[in-house]
Amino acid sequence: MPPRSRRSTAVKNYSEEVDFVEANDVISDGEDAKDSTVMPKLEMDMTKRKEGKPSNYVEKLFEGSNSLSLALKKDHENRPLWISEDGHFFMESFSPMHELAQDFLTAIAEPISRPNFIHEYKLTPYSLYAAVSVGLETEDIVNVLGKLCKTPVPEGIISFIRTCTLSYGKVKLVLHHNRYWVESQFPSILQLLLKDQEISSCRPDPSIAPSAVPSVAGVRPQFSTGGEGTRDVIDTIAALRDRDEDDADGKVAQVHSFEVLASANEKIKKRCIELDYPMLEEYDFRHDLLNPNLEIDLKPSTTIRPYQEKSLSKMFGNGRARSGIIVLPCGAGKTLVGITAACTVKKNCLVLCTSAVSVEQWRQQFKYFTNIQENQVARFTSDFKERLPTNNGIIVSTYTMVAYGGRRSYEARKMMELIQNTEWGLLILDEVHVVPANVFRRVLTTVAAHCKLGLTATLVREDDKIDDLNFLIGPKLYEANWLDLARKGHIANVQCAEIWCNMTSEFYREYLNESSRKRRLLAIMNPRKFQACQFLIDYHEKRGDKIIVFSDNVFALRAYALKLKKPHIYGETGQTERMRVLHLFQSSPLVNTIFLSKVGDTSIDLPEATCLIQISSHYGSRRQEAQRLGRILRAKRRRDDGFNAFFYSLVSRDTEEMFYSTKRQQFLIDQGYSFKVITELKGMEEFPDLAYASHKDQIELLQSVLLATEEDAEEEAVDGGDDVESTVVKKTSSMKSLSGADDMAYIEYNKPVTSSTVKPRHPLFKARYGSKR
Ligand SMILES: Nc1ncnc2c1ncn2[C@@H]1O[C@H](COP(=O)(O)OP(=O)(O)OP(=O)(O)O)[C@@H](O)[C@H]1O
Repeated sequence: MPPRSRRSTAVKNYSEEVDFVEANDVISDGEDAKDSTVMPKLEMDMTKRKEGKPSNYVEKLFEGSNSLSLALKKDHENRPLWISEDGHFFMESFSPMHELAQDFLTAIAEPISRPNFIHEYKLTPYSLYAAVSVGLETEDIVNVLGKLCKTPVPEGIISFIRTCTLSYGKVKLVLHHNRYWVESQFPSILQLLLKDQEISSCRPDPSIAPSAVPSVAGVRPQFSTGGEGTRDVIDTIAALRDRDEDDADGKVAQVHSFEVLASANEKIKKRCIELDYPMLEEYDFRHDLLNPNLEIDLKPSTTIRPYQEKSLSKMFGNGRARSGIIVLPCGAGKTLVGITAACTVKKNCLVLCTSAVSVEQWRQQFKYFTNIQENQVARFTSDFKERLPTNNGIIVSTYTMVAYGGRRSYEARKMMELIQNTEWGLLILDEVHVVPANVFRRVLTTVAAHCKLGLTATLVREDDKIDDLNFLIGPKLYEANWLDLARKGHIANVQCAEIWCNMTSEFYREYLNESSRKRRLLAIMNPRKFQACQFLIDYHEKRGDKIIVFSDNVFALRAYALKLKKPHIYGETGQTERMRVLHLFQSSPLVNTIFLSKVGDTSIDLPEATCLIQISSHYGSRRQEAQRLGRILRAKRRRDDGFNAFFYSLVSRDTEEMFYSTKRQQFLIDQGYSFKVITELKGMEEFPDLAYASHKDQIELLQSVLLATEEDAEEEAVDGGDDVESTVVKKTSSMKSLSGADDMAYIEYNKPVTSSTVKPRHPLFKARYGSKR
């Protein structure tokens, strides 16, 4: 049953709440527009535009531009939304209606940037598919948009919304007996899909298919008997399998389906979107009698927070579990969201994380927040290969363990067999943005799961691979606003600053002469930066803060930490030493600062930390910047009155660090954070015992840097999706992107596509597929 018939209460709320605006409408949308008091005003505005006489100040600003539709409604001040013809929305966040508009926009569009006053969103086919998949209906979207906008919604946008949403939900991808089927109540749609070359190539080999078809009650398996490669009409009709399904009204509806290869899942999902029949992936877990139930519930003492509940309502809105991605800021409790999802589905659950440390944290949190039996949460890591009693429970593992393609120990082989042979109710994918796409693909073809939930804080990568997650997992179901959560005390308020440190003349001279790696080291080891770091540590320790200093370069990390007599952790630090340092940092008033390399970017839960100083980082990685900020968002003291956490980036002036720093900050700026630039730290020069204060000390430091090997100058290599190239020029980017034409409609198909399958598209579609190809 397509979801649009199950109208969600969320939709009703939008419509009901915006009604008061409609009551004051002079120029309203739809029927009212025919009112005689309305038309003259509209016409008058349009005439003025034609004659080049702008009707107001804003129109003047955009005079000559076609991108904004500027026939303002009379009560436009009451409406929070501007819309442009290329599908961008600009929302006034100071409008009394902004909360409602924000909820609606996050459901139908992609947030691009949400600073203090104006938020920008963009409409895309995926965002609209996601909207419909969470229960919004086509006409609701069009109506509510019409009510929120200051101007009439352009026709192109309306038809784009209709095209994207009307055919949604008619085709499903379902898992049955560990095999994937494309299912629909509309045989004509399946026939159309089967006629498509790309889709028909995703079917299993017809010569072996008949013997492999399971005999399900009420199913009449029929497969083509034509020769290899035969894909004629008779073939396609014969390929359909029929069964009966109860729809929402209790009527029996006939469902048709054909099988596709698990390995072709991604390809077929992509192709179906291109053909305007995006596939729904929903799991009707309540009616799944084939897979065993799991005894798991949240403990009565566990209370989920409103935004956690909201994100889960997007996943379970219609009583089924939808595959997709939930985006919450670092420290906002993604683990508990995943755990609550597992408690709702109550079937076997596989959790995949990025490291063994995260595996421990997930396992602990399962035990802490739920009533699950201890032996029903098993670990599968290089150190632990725990079996589940009666193969029923939760396995927590890492992506690398599951995707590993080489020889395995006997125990590991047994575990993998279990993972591969189980039909998982829920697959939780933690930190989805960091996993390299090829590892991801291997995991998803190895593991058969009814529902996939991706969790992340930063749906951003520097290598354009982020869009692949739409096909690999599903649409983004929910994305929280960082500043909103900070205002409500769920994460800490953070003051961000970029400190510009002058290079000493000797360091700068060498910087200009050296190779690129050494230059980086010279910029990090700049004595002025060193002094700024020392000064800030002292200042914040005196305030009672707990400080983490981050450096990607291990040579610098050790030099700073040893000179300032602070403990440090990097990749080679043994587990016992790590635990000792982290424990001291958490509990001892004598250890208030630690130095961490990249290994601390993720997965170290240190709620004591309230100040972060970054002395070297991974080029222009927005993801790393956000993850590091995440280390202090979970500050224990965040609810103290007027409490602020601090995030400092130290950059050496006139070096490449300045360029990268600006690039790194972009994600956080889009989330609404602002970075102050500080060019002088008052009182630093008078600071007693300032390191490298004398010229002689600075020259000695310079010599030690010059003597460092090329290897020393490199940053630490740590596992995890390395999505940033070392220089911007090296990053592959299309000419289209470079010329700023990403949103334009240039498209070239390089594959034969039959005229029957391709419909004329709105430019927004073309932009999407144009950039993918
Ligand atoms: N509803 C809740 N009630 C009590 N504690 C919570 C709740 N939600 C989250 N927490 C706690 O908040 C802390 C941060 O949660 P968690 O580690 O899941 O964050 P995260 O979003 O995964 O962060 P990161 O992306 O940095 O890993 C944990 O200590 C967790 O126990």
